Amino acid sequence: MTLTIRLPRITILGTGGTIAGSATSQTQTTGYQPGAISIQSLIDAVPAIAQIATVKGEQVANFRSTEVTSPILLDLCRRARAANESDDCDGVVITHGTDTLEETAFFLSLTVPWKKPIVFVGAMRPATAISADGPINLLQAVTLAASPTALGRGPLVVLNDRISSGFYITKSSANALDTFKAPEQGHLGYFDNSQPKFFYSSASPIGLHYFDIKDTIDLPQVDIVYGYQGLNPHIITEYVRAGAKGLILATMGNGGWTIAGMEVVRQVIEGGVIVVHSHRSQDGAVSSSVDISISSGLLSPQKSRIMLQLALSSGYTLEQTKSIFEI
Ligand SMILES: NC(=O)C[C@H](N)C(=O)O
Repeated sequence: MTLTIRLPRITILGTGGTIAGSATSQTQTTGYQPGAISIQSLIDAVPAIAQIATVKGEQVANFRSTEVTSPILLDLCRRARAANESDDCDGVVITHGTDTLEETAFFLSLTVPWKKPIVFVGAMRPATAISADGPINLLQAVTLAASPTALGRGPLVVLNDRISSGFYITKSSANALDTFKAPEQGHLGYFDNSQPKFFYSSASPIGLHYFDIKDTIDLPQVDIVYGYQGLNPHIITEYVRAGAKGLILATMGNGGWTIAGMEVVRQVIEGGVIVVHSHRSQDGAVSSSVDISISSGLLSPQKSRIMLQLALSSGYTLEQTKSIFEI
C-alpha cells in the first residue's frame, strides 16, 4: 500500500518590494525598480518550494512598500482572515518591501486572529543581484508558514536566517541584510539548514489589542510630526487643516516637546484631535501621561499611527484609546 502525504497548502500574497526588484546589472543594488517581477516568477525561481508545500501565488500589488495605503492593508487583512477560516489553506506568506513591512505586520497583528501562520518576507537585494537574498528568504518563509511550530504566534517576519515578531520588529538599517531587529525583545528564532527553530514557545505581546474591522473600508487620517531642536510649533495646525483626525508626536526622549509647541498641541486637542506622544528614539517607552494627551508606551511613531487609526475607526473614546496605549 502506498501512502500519499499531502503537502501543506500555502497562499503567497505578492505586494512587491526589493524581493521582486529588478536592476539593470547584477552588481546594481540601489536605484533599481522594486516590484517589477511577478509573484509567480518569484515562486518559479525557487523549485525547492514545491518539495515543501503546494503554493498558490496571488498578486495583491507590485510596488515599493512606500505605496501601501489603508485600503491595501484592509485588503490584506481580509485575505489573511479568509485563509484563517478556509479548509484549503494552512498558512499565508506575504512578500513585502522592507521599508514599511513593520507597519503592515503590526497592522495584521492587531486585526487577524492569531491562528494559522502568517509569515512576512522581504529582501535587501533585488532579485537580479549577485547573491540575491530573496530566494532563500522565500524558501524559509514558506517552510515556516507550513510548519506547525508557527501556529498561534501571530504574524512573523523572515529575513536573513532570522524569525522575528511582526508586532515588535523594526527596520534598523537602510542597507544591511540583517536589517530587521527588535533590540529589546530580541528575535524569536532562526533557521538551521533552512528548518525553523524557535527560542521560546508561543506567547502574545503584553498589550496586544484585537480590532474587529470586518466591515471597514478605509481608515481615518493620522499623521506623524517629528520633534527636533527649533521645531516650528505651527506645523501641527497645518496637519489638522489638511484633515488629520489624530496626530502622533515623535517626541525627543521620553515625551519631550517644545514649550511653544505644547501650546499648539493643547489647542488642537481642545479642537477634538487625539494626540499620542511617541518617541523618535528607536527604543524605550514614553511613560503614561496624566493629562489629556496619550503616551505610546513602547510603540514607535509608525506603529502608534496604525493603532490610533484603528482606535478612531472603531469609535473608541479618549479613555478607551488611552487604555490600549498606556498598559
Ligand atoms: N528592501 C526593500 O524591500 C526596500 C524597498 N524599497 C521597499 O519596497 O520597501
